[in-house]
Amino acid sequence: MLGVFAEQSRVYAIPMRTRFRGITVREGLLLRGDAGWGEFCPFHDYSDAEAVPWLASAREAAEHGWPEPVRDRVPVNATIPVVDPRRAGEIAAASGCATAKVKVADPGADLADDVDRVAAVRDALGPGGKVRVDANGAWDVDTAVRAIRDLDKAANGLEYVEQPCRTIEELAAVRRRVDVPIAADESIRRAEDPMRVAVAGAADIAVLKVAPLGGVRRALAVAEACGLPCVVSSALETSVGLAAGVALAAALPELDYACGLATLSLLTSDAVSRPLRAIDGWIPVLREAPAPDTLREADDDTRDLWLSRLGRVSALVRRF
Ligand SMILES: O=C(O)CCC(=O)C1=CC=C[C@@H](O)[C@@H]1C(=O)O
Ligand SMILES: [Mg+2]
Repeated sequence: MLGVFAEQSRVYAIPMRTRFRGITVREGLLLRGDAGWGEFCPFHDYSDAEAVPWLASAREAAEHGWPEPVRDRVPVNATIPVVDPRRAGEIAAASGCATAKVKVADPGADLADDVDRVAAVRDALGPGGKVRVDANGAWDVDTAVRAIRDLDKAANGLEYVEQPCRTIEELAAVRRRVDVPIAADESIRRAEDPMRVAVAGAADIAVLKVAPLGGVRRALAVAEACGLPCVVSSALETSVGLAAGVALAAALPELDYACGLATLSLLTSDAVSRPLRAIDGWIPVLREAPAPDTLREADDDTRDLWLSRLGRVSALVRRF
């Protein structure tokens, strides 16, 4: 692999503080190139073909670096997993952020629990805070319309709802029936054509994640082409991968929303010695190499698994 020193790669396995997206341990591979370190960490449910842009993103970081920033810090939201209302309020209050994103519609969960969690986060942030929710495409259109009305009431006004339903057509249908703005996440990051969201009138806001979009430059092109206000969000990376998200947020010409990049708090450790944590709701635009004594390296089997995944996905890259 030209420009990347695969033999210097490091594979990590870091336990999560709370189960998130069904994951309890976050794994990935850090690779070094002439321009620095990149992170390759597609979730295990992503196929090799879907992992191709994740590798392109890691290689952009390692081989080229990123476009010049237009700001030196980015505003971020607290991310609230599916936890009980008391814990949700504590996380929001301790975050120092003025905006919180609350996970809702977890498999098997009840709308009443989501309502209580959202109300607790609103209480913790106070009337000046902003509360958004993310349903990860779990609702059908009618359920979404009902749930959004209840959650909007509990939040005393939602900033937006992220991916209420799975398909672009469903998002457009919900958007016609509720006043709360709709943000598209999976519809952009797993789509063949991220632009279809805007064309279909399916969303007011685009959520951009650098790795699934294939790097900072590609994400900037998506932002420009879709013409929607953007929210940059993480894919639960260590600070090595988060730095790419921060670089995108720092390079966007307009940044009107807090970014979902304060996700290190979901991991029990990090790869670098000065982690990209939010301070008073902001993350500085910085980038650091992994620190050998900080990084929690994976066992040999996990390392082999990631190296073979890297090999398979590299073989597909020429077609990307
Ligand atoms: O946006 C945030 O506040 C944090 C990032 C976040 O929520 C996610 C990161 C990666 C995968 C996800 O299921 C989830 C999301 O859906 O946005
Ligand atoms: Mg989302």
